[in-house]
Amino acid sequence: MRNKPIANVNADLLKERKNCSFDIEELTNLIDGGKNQTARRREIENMLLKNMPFDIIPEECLSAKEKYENAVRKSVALNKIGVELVSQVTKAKELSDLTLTLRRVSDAYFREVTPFLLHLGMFIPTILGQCSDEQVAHWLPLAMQLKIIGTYAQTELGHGTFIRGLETTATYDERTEEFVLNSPTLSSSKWWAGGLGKTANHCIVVAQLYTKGECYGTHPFIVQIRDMDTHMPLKGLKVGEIGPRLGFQTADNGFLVFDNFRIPRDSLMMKHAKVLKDGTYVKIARHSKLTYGTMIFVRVLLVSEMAFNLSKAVTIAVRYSAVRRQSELKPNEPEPQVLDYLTQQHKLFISISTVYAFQFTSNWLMKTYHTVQANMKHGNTDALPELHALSSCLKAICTSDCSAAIEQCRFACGGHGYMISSNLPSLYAFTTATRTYEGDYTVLLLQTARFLVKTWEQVELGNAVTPMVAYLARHQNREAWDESPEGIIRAFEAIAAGVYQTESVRSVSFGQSDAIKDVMKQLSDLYLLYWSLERTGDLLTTLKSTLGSYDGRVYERLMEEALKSPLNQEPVNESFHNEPEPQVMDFVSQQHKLFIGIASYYSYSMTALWLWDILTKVTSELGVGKTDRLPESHGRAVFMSVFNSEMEKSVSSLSAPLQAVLRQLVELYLYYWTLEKRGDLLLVLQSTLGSYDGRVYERLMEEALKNPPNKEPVNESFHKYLKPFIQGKL
Ligand SMILES: CC/C=C\C/C=C\C/C=C\C/C=C\CC/C=C/C(=O)SCCNC(=O)CCNC(=O)[C@H](O)C(C)(C)COP(=O)(O)OP(=O)(O)OC[C@H]1O[C@@H](n2cnc3c(N)ncnc32)[C@H](O)[C@@H]1OP(=O)(O)O
Ligand SMILES: Cc1cc2nc3c(=O)[nH]c(=O)nc-3n(C[C@H](O)[C@H](O)[C@H](O)COP(=O)(O)OP(=O)(O)OC[C@H]3O[C@@H](n4cnc5c(N)ncnc54)[C@H](O)[C@@H]3O)c2cc1C
Repeated sequence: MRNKPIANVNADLLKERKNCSFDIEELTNLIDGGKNQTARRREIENMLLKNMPFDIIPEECLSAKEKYENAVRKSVALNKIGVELVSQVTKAKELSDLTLTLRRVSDAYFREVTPFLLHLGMFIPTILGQCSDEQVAHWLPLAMQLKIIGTYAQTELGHGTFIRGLETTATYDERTEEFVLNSPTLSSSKWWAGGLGKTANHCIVVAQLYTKGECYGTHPFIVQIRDMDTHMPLKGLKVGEIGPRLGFQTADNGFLVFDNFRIPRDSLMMKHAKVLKDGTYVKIARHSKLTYGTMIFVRVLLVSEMAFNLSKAVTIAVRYSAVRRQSELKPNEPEPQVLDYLTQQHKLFISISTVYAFQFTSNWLMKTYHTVQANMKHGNTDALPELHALSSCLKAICTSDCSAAIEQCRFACGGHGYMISSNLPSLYAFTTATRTYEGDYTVLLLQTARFLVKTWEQVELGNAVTPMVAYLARHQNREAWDESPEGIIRAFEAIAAGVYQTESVRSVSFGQSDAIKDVMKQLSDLYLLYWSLERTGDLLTTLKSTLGSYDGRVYERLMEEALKSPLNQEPVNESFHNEPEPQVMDFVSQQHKLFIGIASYYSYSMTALWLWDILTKVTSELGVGKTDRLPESHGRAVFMSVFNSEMEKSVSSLSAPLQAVLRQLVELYLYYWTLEKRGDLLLVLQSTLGSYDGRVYERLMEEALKNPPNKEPVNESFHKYLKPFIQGKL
């Protein structure tokens, strides 16, 4: 039971809770979607938490192998209850509520993620979205009851973003009615799929489909990769774990290489395209990008994932800020709670409002997703491009904002926020990956921009556009709108803000008390105001320029603006009578700009003198035509060493004060460039991606093969936990 008083609660926290202006239970019901949903959620949570296997040693203190084994142990315990609960559900809505609760509570089991994440998050959704009805009837029960464990292997060493560039081939052999899977190059090795390294026995593989000598582009195949009894990789496959990464350490992300690996014809997921027995290719889909459907679904899911992860981070930071006291404001008075500092509130409150912005937008986006899906079932794909643009945009922005906000929450907790035990580092590692996976941030924003530009063209032609982008037509007036990239971005931010505003107002418009309405309104206003201030530049509706005005009245406008200046409101400024204004020379930022210029001047002069001496020698040795431009860092090293040594030689005869000044200039030059170019100064990059020879894929694979989990083909947790679980013996 929640809200039960707990003994020994920190007095400051109790005080803050007592000060709450609204009923917390009411807000909880609002977030859950109603009283009944809250009660059901708590029932499931209690059951899962009661049966939770505890960690004897903290997860983060284990070795990579132990971490994985521990994650399997806990996943199996969680899934046992999950499968049982799912089997009792009869309605689709109940199932989606249940999966959401299971997902949320699973975070109590793991600081990192479960190796089954891809099974739940992508394998099952792909079966639902890409299989024919017959195939769904076969695969779905197996997957739902976890009789098979799957993952989603699309990305390769060489390609993640550009799906059309994937190199894995699936060539139909009509003699045996099989597809033959091959990885023709190192860069075609599948890379990254979660759960692939050690856990999964099935895998969705995205490959270029060839039949009758023609390539039909990328298609998804469902492929068994490990023996169901021994868990050994099947013949014709090389599979393993890709090695340590920033987060996702227990997700056993893997690699997979095919060598003439044969799979039955009906391994092709046939909802949108078929290959007949004789090898004839039959296209079913009305839209060429329907095979990208799972990615859209996960992008939609990620908006709610970000709300959830940020809500955890900001809860941690707010509670800690209430408990933490720091600094002496007034002598002999208690140190204040850090929560009372305005600067601390600035870090935290925007995160709180962001959580609600994400959650309301996510609820709306999920509804939109289901509406578009329902239309597509009846053959209408008209709304798909907009759904793609919208989910891409919201996924990009929310994952990026969320990881930045979690970083703020960590800052808000000072040094202790850096401890793994605070959970903030793990939350950050998890969310920062979401900015990359399921479509990189920049790439997805570009997809949205593409859609907006096309819509804009329609608007210019006077054609009707969808309600979501109708504002483009309203802003045809050039005074208020320009078609620059900033303008497009600003317009899309306006949509996101608009959705939040209307959805949050709609959600709180029934039943809720005034206290909740007030708080929600404040949060909504905070979110809008914060982003208006953050993006002030984007929000300026005219060019705001005296020089660039449409009518070209440059001089008139310059004078008009000059006359508005407050300095011109009085004939004599009071500084005439009082102290003078400081010289700009006194500003440190100004000195920064100027002094390095002076130092550079001396450096160049000294180096020029030295260079002159050796120039003839160098040109005669190398031949003028052959001399390559010196790399920047080499040049800089020369400037530094010459400046240093030549200056020493020439200053010895000068007076002491001048010597001191010139030496300071040498130091300034050296320090400035050391700081400016510190990246270049790191001699040992220790990186598979940044090696001098550019053998990126070779090095990634070499490192992966050194990975301890790859030293044994089957991890012992398979025999101990996975096998008994799959076979129902646990
Ligand atoms: C209950 C749940 C339990 C747990 C849940 C918990 C968490 C969340 C769930 C799971 C997540 C957990 C872990 C995930 C781990 C990560 C997995 C992955 O990363 S999988 C791999 C994902 N990969 C990507 O996202 C790749 C990104 N690239 C692309 O999407 C495309 O290649 C790209 C869109 C960039 C370009 O595609 P391309 O074919 O080259 O198209 P092009 O640019 O030429 O455009 C042509 C035309 O098509 C339109 N279009 C593109 N994509 C789509 C689409 N998906 N739908 C509709 N239309 C699309 C494009 O706009 C263009 O249109 P126009 O010609 O302009 O009209
Ligand atoms: C933790 C994690 C888990 C993952 N899990 C899976 C999984 O289970 N299954 C799976 O299949 N994949 C998975 N991935 C892979 C993931 O989907 C890709 O890494 C992601 O889609 C980005 O692709 P990329 O790595 O090829 O990046 P790249 O496309 O190589 O990006 C590198 C840089 O190039 C820029 N760039 C690329 N193309 C363009 C362009 N057209 N215009 C402008 N800039 C561009 C990007 O913005 C980025 O800055 C996972 C990745 C991570 C990090």
